[in-house]
Amino acid sequence: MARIVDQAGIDMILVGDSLATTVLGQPDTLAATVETMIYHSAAVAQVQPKALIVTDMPWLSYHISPEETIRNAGRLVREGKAEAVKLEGGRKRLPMIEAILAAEIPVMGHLGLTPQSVHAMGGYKVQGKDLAAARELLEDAKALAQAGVFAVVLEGIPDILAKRISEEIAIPTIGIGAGPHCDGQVLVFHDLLGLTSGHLPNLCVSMHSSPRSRHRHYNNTVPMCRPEHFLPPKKHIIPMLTSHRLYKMREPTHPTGPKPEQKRRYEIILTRETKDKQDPWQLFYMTQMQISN
Ligand SMILES: Nc1nc(=O)c2c([nH]1)NC[C@@H]1CN(c3ccc(C(=O)N[C@@H](CCC(=O)O)C(=O)O)cc3)CN21
Ligand SMILES: CC(C)C(=O)C(=O)O
Ligand SMILES: [Mg+2]
Repeated sequence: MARIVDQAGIDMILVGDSLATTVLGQPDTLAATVETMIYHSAAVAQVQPKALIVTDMPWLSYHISPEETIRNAGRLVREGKAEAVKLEGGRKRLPMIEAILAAEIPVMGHLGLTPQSVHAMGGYKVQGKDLAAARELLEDAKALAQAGVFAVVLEGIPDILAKRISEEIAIPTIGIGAGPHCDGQVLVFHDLLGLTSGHLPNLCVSMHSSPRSRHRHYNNTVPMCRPEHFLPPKKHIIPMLTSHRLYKMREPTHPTGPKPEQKRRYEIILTRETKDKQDPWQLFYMTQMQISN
């Protein structure tokens, strides 16, 4: 597998903890251990790929203490022959990220839909859909870049937010289910080839789900993953919540209902949206402006 993608000219091979699901048949990525990751990472390293080998730090290997985190990252490098490690999370994980960097191990970030948080998130849910969450993610991305991570994966977030983050931070953003505006794209190999069974969310299959694209030669598929070719169909682009849906979301938190003038403001927006059959893209750009305020 590593040989195939390396020969196709990919820049980076991520030995992702999603192998727990795609290779080992586990229900989620929480099953992956440091030993699992070392085993698969070392197998990839065996083919001496030109591509950079980045290995996922599994769940609970970077949550306990900086000491344990450095030791685990070090094992991925020494025994798993990883050249960099990736871990999930934002500002919360900064002390651990800084500890690994201080041990001279390059770190890649991972924000948005972070599968190791599946239970905390209440399922695999797109993140950063409302303005408050979008702002938090933008701040996380800035903090990671500031700390010195060399790149950051953006998974399962609205494309407009991924665009904004990509513009804002100097390091490359690598998207998966984050639209076409990231600096690079990452896909799960098994998804790319249609080897994954069971339910797959839209974003995982995106353009590779058709039999035609599935049977394309790897050499054609890999260049297609480059940002300039990555144009997912619009239905796979995750929108920010519109003002209408935000309003609906807030409703239950106001048992007495919104203040009359507040309600009127939303009504005005809603009327305009309905009247103009407003182009959703225009709405997203409006939302984007609000993120920066
Ligand atoms: N094979 C595979 N490929 C992946 O890319 C992948 C996994 N497994 N498992 C872990 C996570 C989970 N992933 C997901 C899962 C759901 C959505 C998603 O779009 N969720 C919808 C609702 C649920 C649905 O439509 O399935 C959402 O709006 O939150 C995105 C990424 C991506 N990751
Ligand atoms: C989806 C990518 C980014 C990942 O973390 C994995 O495959 O484990
Ligand atoms: Mg992973």
